[in-house]
Amino acid sequence: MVPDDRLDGPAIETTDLTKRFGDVLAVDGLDLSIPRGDVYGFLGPNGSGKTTTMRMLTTLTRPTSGSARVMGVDVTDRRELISVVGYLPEEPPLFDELTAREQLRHVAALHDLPRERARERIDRYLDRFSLAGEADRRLEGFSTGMRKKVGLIATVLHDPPVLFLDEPTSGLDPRAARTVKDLIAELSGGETTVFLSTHILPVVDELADTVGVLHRGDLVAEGPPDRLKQRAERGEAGSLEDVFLEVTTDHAGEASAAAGESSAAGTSGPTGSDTSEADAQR
Ligand SMILES: Nc1ncnc2c1ncn2[C@@H]1O[C@H](COP(=O)(O)OP(=O)(O)OP(=O)(O)O)[C@@H](O)[C@H]1O
Repeated sequence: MVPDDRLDGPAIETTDLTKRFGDVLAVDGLDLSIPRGDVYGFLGPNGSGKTTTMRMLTTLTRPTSGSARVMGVDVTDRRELISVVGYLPEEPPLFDELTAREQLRHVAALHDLPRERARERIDRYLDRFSLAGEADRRLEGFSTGMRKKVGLIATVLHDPPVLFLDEPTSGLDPRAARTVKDLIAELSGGETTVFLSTHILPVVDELADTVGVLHRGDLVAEGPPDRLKQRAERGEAGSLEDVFLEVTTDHAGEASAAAGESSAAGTSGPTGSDTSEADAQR
């Protein structure tokens, strides 16, 4: 029987999701509930656990404990999950010896896209990303930004209901970045859920319905961007950068920081109260 939340539950739901690499607690008991069709901006300092979270949610890394479902599919169910997610890693995995078109046809075949539909979608996206003229060149000669564009097309080609995008605009020229942002807005305006991790805060500010900030594997703030910015206000209007800096600062002398523990929540005024707000909003 199909569980109810495959039909109408949250797009992404995690409960106490945890990942350890030896002594390193990369993700520490993460609880997320992201509605369908939302853009979720996932922020955090380097090494805070963002990529590990995305890898767990796309079956590439096995959780140490806790559970997670995407469109109601358990993340341990690799076969089912593949059809509901698209994942763009920071460095897209491409076969250098293939042309861009061959790479995309290969991805389409992996997802059993009918040949004609694949051809139509590949052509449309290549054109949209100004790559039509380069489509039959081998990928080994592609620049960083061109590779990113091909990776992004590969990610959306099978039209998955949930996209995980790691730094989708980094390395792109302003026009290509605009195309990516427009595409994200367009897809989420439909029914696609977008889990977006980036250090480029204006992108999150522009697109995200909800922002979550991870610090040492812990969700230390969560809420709509405008709400979070109000929290950072100190008389003047705050920015997402203010929020980011405020909730991801380790305060010297605090016991947990000194002990190297992962929990930022509860170690400081703003951090602790942001976590309460996150809880209240769920
Ligand atoms: N395969 C691995 N083996 C050991 N430790 C790992 C592994 N992958 C990640 N880590 C550790 O887990 C922690 C979280 O790393 P992760 O890559 O998830 O961070 P991130 O938030 O994506 O960082 P960045 O913003 O730099 O991309 C880091 O301490 C990292 O060193």
